[in-house]
Amino acid sequence: MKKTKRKLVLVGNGMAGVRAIEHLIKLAPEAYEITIIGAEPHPNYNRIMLSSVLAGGASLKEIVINDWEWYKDNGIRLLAGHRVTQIDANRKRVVSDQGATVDYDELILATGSNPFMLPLPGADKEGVIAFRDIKDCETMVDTSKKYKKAVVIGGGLLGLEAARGLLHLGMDVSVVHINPYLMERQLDETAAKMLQKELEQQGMKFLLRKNSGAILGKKRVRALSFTDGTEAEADLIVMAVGIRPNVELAKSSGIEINRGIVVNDWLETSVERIYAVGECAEHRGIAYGLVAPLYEQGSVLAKKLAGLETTGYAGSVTSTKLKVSGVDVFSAGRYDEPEGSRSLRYQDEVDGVYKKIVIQNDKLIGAVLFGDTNDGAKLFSIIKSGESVVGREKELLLGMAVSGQSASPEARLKEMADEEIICGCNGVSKGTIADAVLAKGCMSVGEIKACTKASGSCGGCKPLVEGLLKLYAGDEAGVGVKEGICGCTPLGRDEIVAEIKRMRLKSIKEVMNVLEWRNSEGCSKCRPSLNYYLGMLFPEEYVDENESRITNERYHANIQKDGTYSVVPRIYGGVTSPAELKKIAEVAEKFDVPMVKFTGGQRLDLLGVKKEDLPKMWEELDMPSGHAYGKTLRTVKTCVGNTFCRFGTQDAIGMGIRLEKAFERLNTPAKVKLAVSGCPRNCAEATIKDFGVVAIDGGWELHVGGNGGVQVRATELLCVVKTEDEVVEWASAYLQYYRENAQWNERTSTWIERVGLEEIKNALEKPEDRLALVERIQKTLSLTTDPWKQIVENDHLRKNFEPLTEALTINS
Ligand SMILES: Cc1cc2nc3c(=O)[nH]c(=O)nc-3n(C[C@H](O)[C@H](O)[C@H](O)COP(=O)(O)OP(=O)(O)OC[C@H]3O[C@@H](n4cnc5c(N)ncnc54)[C@H](O)[C@@H]3O)c2cc1C
Ligand SMILES: NC(=O)c1ccc[n+]([C@@H]2O[C@H](COP(=O)([O-])OP(=O)(O)OC[C@H]3O[C@@H](n4cnc5c(N)ncnc54)[C@H](O)[C@@H]3O)[C@@H](O)[C@H]2O)c1
Ligand code: SF4
Ligand code: FES
Repeated sequence: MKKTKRKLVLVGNGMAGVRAIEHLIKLAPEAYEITIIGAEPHPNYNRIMLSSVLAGGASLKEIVINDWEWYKDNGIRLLAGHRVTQIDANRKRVVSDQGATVDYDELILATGSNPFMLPLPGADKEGVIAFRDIKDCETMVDTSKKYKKAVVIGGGLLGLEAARGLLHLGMDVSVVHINPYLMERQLDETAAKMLQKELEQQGMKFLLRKNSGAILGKKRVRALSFTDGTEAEADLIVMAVGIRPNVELAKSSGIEINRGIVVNDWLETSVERIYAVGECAEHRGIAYGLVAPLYEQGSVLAKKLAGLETTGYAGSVTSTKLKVSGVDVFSAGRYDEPEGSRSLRYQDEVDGVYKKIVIQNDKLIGAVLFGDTNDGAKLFSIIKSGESVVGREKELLLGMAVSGQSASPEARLKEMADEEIICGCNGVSKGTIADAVLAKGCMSVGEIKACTKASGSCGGCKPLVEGLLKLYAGDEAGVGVKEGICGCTPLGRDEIVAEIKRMRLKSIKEVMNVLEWRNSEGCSKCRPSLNYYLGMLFPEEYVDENESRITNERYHANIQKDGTYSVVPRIYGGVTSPAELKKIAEVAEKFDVPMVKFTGGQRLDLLGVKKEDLPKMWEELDMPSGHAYGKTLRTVKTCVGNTFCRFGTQDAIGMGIRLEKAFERLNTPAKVKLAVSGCPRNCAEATIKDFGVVAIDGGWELHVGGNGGVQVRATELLCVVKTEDEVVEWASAYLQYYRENAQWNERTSTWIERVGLEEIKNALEKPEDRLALVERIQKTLSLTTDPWKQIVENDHLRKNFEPLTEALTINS
């Protein structure tokens, strides 16, 4: 006789509940007759990707996880558009608002959360919405076609993703945040300020420390007023101020609730045969709001319902990644430095990178990464493992290879269990990725994404997916692993440069259009890269796009942590005069410069300068820019050489000044530092420079690819030459070859590691090749001008340095 199946009912056709069902039908396909009841009129879709839909990165069709056919194929009855209004736990039956009555043996509640709507006067006006489902997303798209001004209340993950989407839709967007800095639940103040700056560059406006008071307007919203008496115009208000577990149904059915529906380690509620999973559930006092823990819960519940052994759900450490194109932000665990913990930080103002790790009892308990989140997955797995990090703290912070007693990243991936989730957003396990590579033949991250959805949402799992691809496909995957220069394009640097050359594309917009950029505005990675490649390829025709440059280059000064700038005039070869020093001192005094400091590159740094003072100071200094802020030639450090030193064999100062005058103002993929030493004692430290010149008896050694920064690298010897003219010729050819072949933002040290010294030697070996390179660099150099002088002499450019006026209107 055929065994009758038990009846299983799932209330909530969302991400967590359906995920549990997917697991269950794999573990026990014949055990249950399943009914899913969902209030939304859609099949199960990826809520996470609503942000991508809004920002133009995916269509609604693409975010469906299980289409209508999936329910049929798996024999699941779906009641879509039905809201369950009542649970009769005695008769084991649920009732929907559409009049359906369904009996159960086991019942899962997966009702998710409700967005918290601030109870402001006027909150019921037309144009005030949340951002939670497809309907909200559609409302935003429709509104953007008719209206201009959007205000998002809440500067958390959801608010910022909504704001980015609205910007993409062409709206003028202001984010209202109650706290002094953004994403305070995930970031510390430093990272949050860097994030704000980046988002401001994308066009977002911020109103911080603002308490909303009322929503103004007749039928439709007109403005949002604040308790301080100010107001902001708004045609649309999106509230993104947090979520509350949706417990109404459970509460009215007598199930124990606290903040969420209280569950034990097996996701059982206080009522027999009723389980809760997902955002509506509260486990050991926590109601989670991210999918990774909810998927973990789903997998435990599936095992429990399949009658399999499980140790239960023990809670999760969470990590988050903001899904905004061009902004890399990662946060995991305790970023907030609890008592008894210590933190290590690294900050690179020029490249906009900030990293912080938090350690307690020798274990990594939290991390915040901004600008470079490559190590996010690795740090997260170390946090979860609870292993000791003693002696490895600096390596972890700086993202170097993890050495010592801990396993290598490959070993760590190998050791992971098949069910371990690699992609939290899409719930893709290691086993599924292995299957995609080994059984389905996926040979690139893109193919794995298409096959499994892994890495398709926030992208935070990409390094792990790449690692697994290498693990299973070995070197064969080498080509396939190549990724686009940023999330806006699947094309790599070489393909882009080749296409620009082939089609003679002449502007950033044109490149993005023709090469079908996913994000039509580009991001902070691709815009400066394209600006550089176009300028490098077409020095005569291309008009530099100032707004596509990084902040420091736009203002021709380094922004400091307090928002002031630093001024570093050029001092060729580090040689100055009493008159020049007097002039610098007078300017420093006149503009109340709080600090004057010698730099490591032998010049003077005037620190703490207000933005609006920059042009006036440059004017009074009347010296060329030292380009201490840009991806250009920085300094040529020299020793005194044979001018004064008794060991010197050559004129190091003269050589250095000649090189500095030859290459000042040259745009390069990343900053370039030179040095010249007058004898092999090498006092100018030429062997840790991008191009180092060391005098020997009767000639000069030319060294390349050195770096004295985070990852110290000694130079490699390129060649030995006899005359000063040859030094300049080889330096010109080498720098031009670097300009033409490196990726934007790639230092010579990394570039040489990547391509190998032999390739460079071969390219420069023949005199005719060298001369062709020299000719091209000279053409470029002949077109450069001093940026400070240009700004000083142009009223329009000077205006960019004036202080901004308050964006708010005052309510009188
Ligand atoms: C725009 C956006 C972006 C996000 N991005 C991320 C991200 O990058 N990373 C991340 O980890 N998380 C992200 N999240 C959060 C993530 O989407 C949620 O954690 C997840 O969807 C919760 O799953 P759930 O099944 O518990 O709830 P839901 O997915 O909300 O599903 C609950 C379902 O139950 C239905 N329901 C409720 N009550 C009833 C009832 N009485 N009867 C029938 N049906 C009912 C609801 O209509 C809903 O469809 C994002 C959320 C949003 C809104
Ligand atoms: N990338 C991601 O991982 C991602 C993206 C979107 C949403 N989510 C999840 O969705 C859920 C909802 O996100 P959220 O950002 O709304 O929640 P949240 O609770 O993380 O953030 C809400 C923010 O609103 C601010 N706020 C509160 N009251 C305010 C007020 N009156 N005025 C202005 N600001 C106010 C808070 O300071 C807080 O920073 C969360 O669980 C979140 O983790 C995650
Ligand atoms: S490198 Fe040689 S020449 Fe230059 S200062 Fe040192 S000892 Fe003198
Ligand atoms: S973890 Fe977000 S896409 Fe994989």
